[in-house]
Amino acid sequence: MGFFVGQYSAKLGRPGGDWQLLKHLGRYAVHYRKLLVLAFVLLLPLAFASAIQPVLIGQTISLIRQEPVAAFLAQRSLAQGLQFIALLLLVTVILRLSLQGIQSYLIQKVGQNITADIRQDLFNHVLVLPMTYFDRTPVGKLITRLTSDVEALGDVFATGAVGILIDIFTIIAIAVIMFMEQWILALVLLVLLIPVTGLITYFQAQFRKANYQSREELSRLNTLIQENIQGVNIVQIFGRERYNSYLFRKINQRYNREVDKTIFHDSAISATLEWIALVATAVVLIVGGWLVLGDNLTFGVLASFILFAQRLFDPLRELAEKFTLIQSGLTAVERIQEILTQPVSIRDPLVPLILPAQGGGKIHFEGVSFGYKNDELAIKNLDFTIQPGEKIALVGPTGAGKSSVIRLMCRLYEPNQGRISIDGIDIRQLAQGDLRRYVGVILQDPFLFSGDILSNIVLGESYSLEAVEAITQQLNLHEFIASLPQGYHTPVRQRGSNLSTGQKQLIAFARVAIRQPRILVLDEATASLDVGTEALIQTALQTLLQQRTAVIIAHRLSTIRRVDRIFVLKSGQLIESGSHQELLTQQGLYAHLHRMQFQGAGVG
Ligand SMILES: Nc1ncnc2c1ncn2[C@@H]1O[C@H](COP(=O)(O)OP(=O)(O)OP(=O)(O)O)[C@@H](O)[C@H]1O
Repeated sequence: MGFFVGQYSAKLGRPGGDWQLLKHLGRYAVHYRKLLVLAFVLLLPLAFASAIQPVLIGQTISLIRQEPVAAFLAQRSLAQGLQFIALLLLVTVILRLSLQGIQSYLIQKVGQNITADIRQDLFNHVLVLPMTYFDRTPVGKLITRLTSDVEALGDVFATGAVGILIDIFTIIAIAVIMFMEQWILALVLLVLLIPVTGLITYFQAQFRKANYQSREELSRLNTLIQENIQGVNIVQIFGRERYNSYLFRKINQRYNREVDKTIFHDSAISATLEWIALVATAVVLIVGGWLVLGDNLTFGVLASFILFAQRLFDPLRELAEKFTLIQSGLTAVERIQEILTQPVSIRDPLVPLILPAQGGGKIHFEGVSFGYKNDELAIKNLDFTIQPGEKIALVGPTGAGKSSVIRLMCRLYEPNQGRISIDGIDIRQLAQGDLRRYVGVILQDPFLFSGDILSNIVLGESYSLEAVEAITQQLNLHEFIASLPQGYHTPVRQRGSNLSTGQKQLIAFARVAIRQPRILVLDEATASLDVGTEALIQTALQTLLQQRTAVIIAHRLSTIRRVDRIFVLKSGQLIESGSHQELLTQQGLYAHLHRMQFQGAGVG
């Protein structure tokens, strides 16, 4: 199938092209080599059985017309000869029927296994990709790759498109047998293959291009759908239904146009093949008729070649049809590859250092600078030390870099410059698992998975219900959870939409507390909470903070008062630090923010 592949990759600048992709698939196929070998061994009798049938029919005609026949019929009478041919035909039919079923089952089975393996690898890989990747990749795009693209690859196998090898083998077998029968007619038919192949190659290249484009548009469509469903309340509140529908229509139309192009090129291929099969039969009749008139050809062989003319282009037509699917599959592999080759930039060191089991909790930032984009620093040359057990509040205007500090601390991003250490060990020298057990993080809008409250607290670890209850009792949360309709087994709807922000944060408290981290990192919820939940949060926080180092993005005065030192950030720089009283007397940014809070504008 080499003549069909390899055109479109140049546009994408991917060295190695389709062969590279096939090699990639090959790596997965190696796991199933026994099944594959069996499937390929079955190909030979299958292709042979298909190619030999026209010869047998040609021989029948020669036998009846008393023309010279092949050696295996020469010694037989007409009746014996016909019986023998009928028997041979029956054998070829039985071979084709039985082997084709087994062969296609084997190939599909392997194909589905490979697809499942790729899907799993893709998912595993996406989960370890750095945050910077998610910052620049829309969710819809990732979802399309994990679903539609993997599915397109699965289709290649499910529809038996990999049976393409049968067609290639059949074409080769037919070509060999044709040459053995009559070389002039064989040559004529094979020469006809050249322009057809050229045309098909061209249409396939166009198809591939349109197919890639249509998948890109589908990604955009999915991104838009996903955003609109997630933000449906904003869509409705701001009356954006018509405008968003207009945006959707535009992408939908573009998608439609690209799909249209793929259909056009696909149809062009089928049309070319229909046309060429007729031309081939006509050419065989003309050249063959001329040979028959010159007594250089028997009627039997001419009949075989009329059948060959159809049989040769049949597998080619099949090939083209399957190839369309394979092209979509290759496009899918290409897009999947793009993700699989994304580097996992935040890795564990080869020999990670171990944090002390007891005590500690000292955090040290040394000349740390960081930017989401290289030219724009969100954190500039931060230097500070937080002593074990010390509680720090981070405050500053919006966009000052508070969240960035905590993201760096748990190594969701790496600094461009400088060093962050915990208990004297550079966090890059720690296993990420250890670091994240040591540093417990509670984000502003804690994410809850579908499941129940209990599973959202244990998150797959083997804590018993008793252990969870012991923690929630310590945090004074047990009563709140027990009062929910099904207590710890109350189902959590998607993203926790049946719980309030405050309630979600309380669950996040329990989730972190049970892991007993040495350092607590907390981004307080900004939403105003009702008095009851606020009180619960404050008591739980009080317990959580005991004997732990804590860094809190503080939005509440009650929290700020309780901390040892306050760090005031502005434009990524630490501009003030000290206790509440010290900072108030300094009359700087903190004092200003504090005054604003009293006027009801918030410190965060
Ligand atoms: N994922 C991101 N990609 C690119 N830029 C980002 C990203 N997250 C934050 N920024 C930028 O980095 C700067 C610091 O943002 P950060 O979220 O740390 O501020 P913050 O002080 O936590 O703000 P807020 O109080 O509003 O949460 C801002 O200018 C912001 O626009």
